[in-house]
Amino acid sequence: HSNREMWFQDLFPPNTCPINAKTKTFYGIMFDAGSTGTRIHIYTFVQKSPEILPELEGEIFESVKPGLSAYADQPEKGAESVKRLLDMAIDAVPPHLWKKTPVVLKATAGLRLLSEEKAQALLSEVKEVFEESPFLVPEDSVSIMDGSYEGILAWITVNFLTGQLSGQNQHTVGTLDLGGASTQITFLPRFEETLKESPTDFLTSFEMFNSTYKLYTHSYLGFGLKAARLATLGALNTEDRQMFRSSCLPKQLEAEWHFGGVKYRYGGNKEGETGFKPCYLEVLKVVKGKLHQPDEIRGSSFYAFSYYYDRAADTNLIDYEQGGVLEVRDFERKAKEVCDNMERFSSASPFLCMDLTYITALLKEGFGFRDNTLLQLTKKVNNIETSWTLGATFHLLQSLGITY
Ligand SMILES: O=c1[nH]cnc2c1ncn2[C@@H]1O[C@H](COP(=O)(O)OP(=O)(O)O)[C@@H](O)[C@H]1O
Ligand SMILES: [Ca+2]
Repeated sequence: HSNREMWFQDLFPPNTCPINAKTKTFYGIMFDAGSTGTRIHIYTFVQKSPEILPELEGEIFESVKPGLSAYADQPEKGAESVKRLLDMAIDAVPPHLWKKTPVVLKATAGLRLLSEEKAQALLSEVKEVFEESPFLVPEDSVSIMDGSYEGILAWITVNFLTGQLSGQNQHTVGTLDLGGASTQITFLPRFEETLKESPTDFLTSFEMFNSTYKLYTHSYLGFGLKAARLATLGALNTEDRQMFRSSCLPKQLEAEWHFGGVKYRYGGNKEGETGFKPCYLEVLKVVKGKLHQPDEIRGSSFYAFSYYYDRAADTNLIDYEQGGVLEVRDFERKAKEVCDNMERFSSASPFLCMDLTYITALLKEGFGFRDNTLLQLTKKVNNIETSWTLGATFHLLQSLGITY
């Protein structure tokens, strides 16, 4: 028995858990329209009897790049990329369950940054694709998700998958998500101080699996890894299409980069300084004093995924399949190694130094973590992706009355 199969058993006495009950299988389809890509998660659940909560049996996962926001001026093409993924669900879900299987798409920071008009055009094209499919299309099935939900739902996913939401001894873990355009921090405060000292919109009560959690969560729009690159280059919110230079890039580099449908030209400091020190100072301007720092998190450990995971894996700080545990200082050590030897890492992304330096500054100066704060880098738990989409699917099934 894995954690996943066991998680609900503490909640129910054995006599309400009949072994011979009729098993019911059902599905949920959740799209994550992220700023850098669109992903489909097809979850399978089994319910062994009506009185107990269903178990998660498995997940089918597929993704495409770029994200919907890259189709800001061609919404039909954006919707087409969603349709290709949805066709997978036609094969994965048995035909007699199509009509009972809900399909939902939630967009995150990429669409939050577009104009209302362009975002709506994309969403309504996607809605049409859904309406033409054989699946259950709930009201509000295609929307831009509120940033605070993004953090909460990822927290639900990780703590569900690690078995922390069942039974009496709940030792929940905080979560850190670093996307392309925004970043989230979420944890369950243990100290009265945190509740008193946090801005009120950083605290949200959330009901799930018959419990209410009062969580600290915030989504920082514009602080995702790719948005931070633009901010560091000074290219954010400017109509200026000049060449942007940085000490975080290889000296001789001159190149172009597309993000959010805009083309940017960038390059290294041909004559001036390069390396970790000047780079850290550049990046510091982006984060210093911009984030709320709850005292409580300084000593606790967090689960971290998305770009924290990707960059740690790219530089062999962790194994790409297994993940691993790091200290905040490991990111700093690696940033120094890469930034001070850029020629040696020239085959990797030219942004590797900037990305690692940003992650270091975000953790230390942004959130206020200590050098020895532990980070559990995780991509999957029991073969299920650590993504807000699972939490969102539970929430969806609950609201449709499919589960409690
Ligand atoms: O299902 C998933 N499992 C693991 N990582 C994911 C999943 N979906 C997205 N990611 C990670 O999220 C990061 C990209 O962020 P995203 O495109 O979602 O931007 P956003 O959250 O700012 O909108 C990448 O590091 C990518 O590997
Ligand atoms: Ca994301």
